[in-house]
Amino acid sequence: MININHLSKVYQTKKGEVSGVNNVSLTINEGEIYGIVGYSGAGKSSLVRCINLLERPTKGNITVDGVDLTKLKSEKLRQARLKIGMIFQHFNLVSQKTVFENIAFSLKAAKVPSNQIASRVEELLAMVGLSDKRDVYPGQLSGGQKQRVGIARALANDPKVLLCDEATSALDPTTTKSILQLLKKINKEMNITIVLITHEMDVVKEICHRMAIMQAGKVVEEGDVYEIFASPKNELTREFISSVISFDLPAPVLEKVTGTLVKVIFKGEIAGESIISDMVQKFKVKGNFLHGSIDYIQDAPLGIFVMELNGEKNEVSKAIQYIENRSAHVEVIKDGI
Ligand SMILES: Nc1ncnc2c1ncn2[C@@H]1O[C@H](COP(=O)(O)OP(=O)(O)OP(=O)(O)O)[C@@H](O)[C@H]1O
Repeated sequence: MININHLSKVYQTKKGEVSGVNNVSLTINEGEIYGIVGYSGAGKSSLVRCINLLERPTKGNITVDGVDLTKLKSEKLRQARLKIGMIFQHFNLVSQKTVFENIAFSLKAAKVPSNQIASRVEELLAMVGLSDKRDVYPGQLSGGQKQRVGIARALANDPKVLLCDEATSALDPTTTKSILQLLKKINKEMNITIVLITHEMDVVKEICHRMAIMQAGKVVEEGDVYEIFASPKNELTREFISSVISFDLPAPVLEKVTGTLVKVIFKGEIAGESIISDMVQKFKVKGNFLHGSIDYIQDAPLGIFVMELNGEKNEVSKAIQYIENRSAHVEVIKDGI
């Protein structure tokens, strides 16, 4: 659906050139919710703004639904852009216009006949759960309600793609959840491909199917969200994951560890605890659980346990191998003394 090919964005500033995106290639499939994660300045906004040509790429190209937007001129580009909706962190609503007028504005810009506008706005308001706010001004709405108006406006012209630039970063956790549920519903029911940029891994964990992690304009890791949570390859990815699933042990606990400290990751429905108790019975090792939980990446369980294994080096190695053979992944955090 969206193909980003060797894309770079360089800004010309008074102090010289600033790199926003540096040679990024990504494919985002139709019907997917794709998360782009990174700290401030990583290049997320620059990348996403190149998708709808709010920023023009310096190098490379982007095709959306088979069309290379960089090759389109005036009217054709305007038409193509109507199929890419966008929502923003600070909503970008026009404060002097009512909710109705804010949404109708998008329809007028797309030259929708005026006799169709009112019914379409009503339909959009019902979809985002704001039918009763039709005639109020943005100033009278909560943050979550403002973002719902932003979503209704972005969906007005039946886009195929919805770009979300830190769409929940200004909202409290409960409101964030309700907006994410709404995005999930839009993705499922309207088959809209969603590209979502965020610095919050919670957001990705809650709704994204695949994700990319960006740092200094580059993608440092990319793939299926569940697989990335289960076995992150990059240090920055690990850091982001630890913000939502943390297994850091307090220093006094770590000091007492004399055996081999391992993190065992069970994917899916594997009965992790029974594999570990089998392992303890089969080998001459003692297992001491120090930390553990089963987390859910959307609906899929991911079990992570941190444990200390005590025993002969050879037995500990065999025990680790045994767990790995039973479809789990073992990371040795600290080798036994
Ligand atoms: N219009 C611009 N002019 C000059 N430099 C820019 C411009 N927009 C972004 N940059 C620079 O490009 C780099 C990437 O910024 P970008 O906003 O894309 O990152 P980000 O990951 O979205 O961060 P944030 O979440 O803070 O917006 C930064 O160094 C930034 O200063």
